[in-house]
Amino acid sequence: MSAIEFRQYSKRNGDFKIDNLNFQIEKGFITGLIGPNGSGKTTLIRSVMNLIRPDEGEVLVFNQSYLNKEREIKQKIGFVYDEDFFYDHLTVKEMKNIVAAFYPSWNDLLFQRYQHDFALPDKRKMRELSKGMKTKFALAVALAHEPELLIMDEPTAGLDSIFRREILSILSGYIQDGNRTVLFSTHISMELERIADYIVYIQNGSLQFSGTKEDLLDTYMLVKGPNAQLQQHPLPLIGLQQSSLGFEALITKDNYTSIPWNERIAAEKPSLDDILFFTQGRN
Ligand SMILES: Nc1ncnc2c1ncn2[C@@H]1O[C@H](COP(=O)(O)OP(=O)(O)OP(=O)(O)O)[C@@H](O)[C@H]1O
Repeated sequence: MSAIEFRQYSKRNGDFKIDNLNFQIEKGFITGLIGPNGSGKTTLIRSVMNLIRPDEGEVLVFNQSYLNKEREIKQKIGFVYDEDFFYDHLTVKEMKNIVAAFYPSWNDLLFQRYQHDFALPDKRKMRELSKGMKTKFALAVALAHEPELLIMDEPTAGLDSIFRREILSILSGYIQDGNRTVLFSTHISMELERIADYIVYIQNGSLQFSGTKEDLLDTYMLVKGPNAQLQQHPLPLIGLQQSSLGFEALITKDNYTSIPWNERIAAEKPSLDDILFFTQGRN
C-alpha cells in the first residue's frame, strides 16, 4: 500500500523540468530520496507538502488529494525542513506552543522527552540555537504530534556524526509499529545503506530507480582490472575510473556475462556509494 503516490507529475522551473514522473512511496517503511545537487529532491518533497503545485498530474497522500483534503492530510504529516522556518524572537517554549496549537494529536510528554534528550532549554530563543539544535527542535516538534508520515528534507545536513546516527536510530524506532512511513532526502549514501528500505533515485528530474535498496544493489557489479584489459576487450561499462594502477567501473548484471573473464579482472558487489558515483556520469 502506498503512503504517497506521484501520478504523471510534471513541473517546470526555468530550465529545469520534471516530466511525467510516476512512483510510489510504500507505507510502513523508510524511503530515501537521493540524487545529485539540483536533481529535484526538494521540488518533490515540497510537492508532497503541497507547498508547490505540479503543472500537470497529481500527488496523492494516503490516497487522498490535496484538492479537498488539505487539512486532513497535513495533520498526519510531520515535516522537517532543510531551512529555518521558525520565529527567531520566540523562545523554544513559545515556538512549541504555537506549533502545538495546530495539532489535536499533540503529545506534550513526548515533546518533553525529545526536548530533554536533545538538550533544548525552554527559555532559549530560537535565534540563539545552533543549526543542529534547530534541526533537533524541528524533529521534536514533527514527532510530537505523532504523525503517520514523517518527511525530511536533508535532515542530517550540517549535523555532527553522533547526532546523525541518533536521528537514524530515532527513525528506525519511529517506524517500528508498521503503520508509519518515513521519506527523507539525503546526499549521504551511507545513511541510506544503513536504514533505508526503499530508494528513489532521481537525476536531473528523471527517475533513475525506485524500488528496494536490495534490488538496487543487486542490479550492478563493480569490476576492476588493469587498463590493458579494456583496450583488448571493450566492455559495456557504466562510468569508468582509471588511474595508472588500473580501471574500476560499474556494469549491469545483465552485461556481466559479456566480460571475457580472466584472472586479471575482479568483480565484487558495489556499495550504494559506488552506484551513485558511477551512474552520475561525472567520471
Ligand atoms: N523557484 C525556482 N525558480 C527557478 N528554478 C528553480 C526554483 N526552484 C528550484 N529551481 C531549480 O530546480 C532544480 C531542482 O532544484 P531542487 O532544489 O529541487 O534540487 P535538489 O535535488 O533538492 O538540490 P540540492 O541537493 O542542491 O538541494 C534546480 O536546477 C533549481 O535551480
